[in-house]
Amino acid sequence: MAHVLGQNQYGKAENRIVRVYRDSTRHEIKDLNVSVSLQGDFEDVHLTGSNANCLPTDTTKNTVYAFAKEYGIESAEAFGITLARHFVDNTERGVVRSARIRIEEYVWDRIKTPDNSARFIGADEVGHSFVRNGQETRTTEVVYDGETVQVISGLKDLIVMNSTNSEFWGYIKDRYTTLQEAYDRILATQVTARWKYGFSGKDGEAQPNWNRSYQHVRRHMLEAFAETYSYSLQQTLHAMGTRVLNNRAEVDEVRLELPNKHHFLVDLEPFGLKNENEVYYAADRMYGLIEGTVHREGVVPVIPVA
Ligand SMILES: O=c1[nH]c(=O)c2[nH]c(=O)[nH]c2[nH]1
Repeated sequence: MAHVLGQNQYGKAENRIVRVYRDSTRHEIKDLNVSVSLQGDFEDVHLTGSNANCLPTDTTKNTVYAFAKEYGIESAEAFGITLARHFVDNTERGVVRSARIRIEEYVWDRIKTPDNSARFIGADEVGHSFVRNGQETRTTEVVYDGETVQVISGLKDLIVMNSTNSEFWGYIKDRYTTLQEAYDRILATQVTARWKYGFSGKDGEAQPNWNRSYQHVRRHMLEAFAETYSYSLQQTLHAMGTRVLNNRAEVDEVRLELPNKHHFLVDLEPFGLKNENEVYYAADRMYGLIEGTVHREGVVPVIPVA
């Protein structure tokens, strides 16, 4: 029986790249993890041993590093679009039909110091010293198929907690229910979010200000998390997605994955102490996993369910 080569793609994954801008003593850095994946006319490579249509993964890696120098990294999204377009539009004989560029960006803050000696460029800033922002990783995925660009950006590992304004009660109860209803609980989660831009890369269409958009989307999610009096993490998820769509016209779909990082009240009775919602055991697993998409009416959601 004949077998059929199905979906296939290849490229170089996890190209770690740090780009330093030394235009002044106040350096800038971009720290990315870039994964390239190409789809196209690769039947022969798999079936016949001919590599005539194979752009080596090594070349895709080199392109990433060369483009960081040649074009710079204004934002992960713009860098991804430049790379994706290059692989599809400039590879010989049009063998690459679609390119997917995934980028994780690690954010660094400047190290602040009260010292004001000559080495320091401001009252409290060292121009070349950074500390990894312990918070989230910024993500983006750019796909270009020769016609349309699709940009899905996001973040992961943004850890947030409300120490009150969260309840959970009124749920289904059956013979296996042991959960106590909660009228004042901790709500904590580690946000993974992805949002799709309306941008499609048409001729003359301006790119959104990706960095600004990221900051605003992040802020709206945080504000919605903080300001929502929550009766479930599901409700908070919906509030976060809605807040982004209400405030950012350039975004038309938001997908959130929110692990419910459970905090259990510790029984202090054995020690003759009363626990008035003050001492918790923070469990790292298992966790409830709340996931959902919020999108504009009429928009067909495309962000893949993980
Ligand atoms: O916000 C919550 N949603 C749930 O679906 C759920 N289930 C559960 O046990 N605790 C919680 N909390």
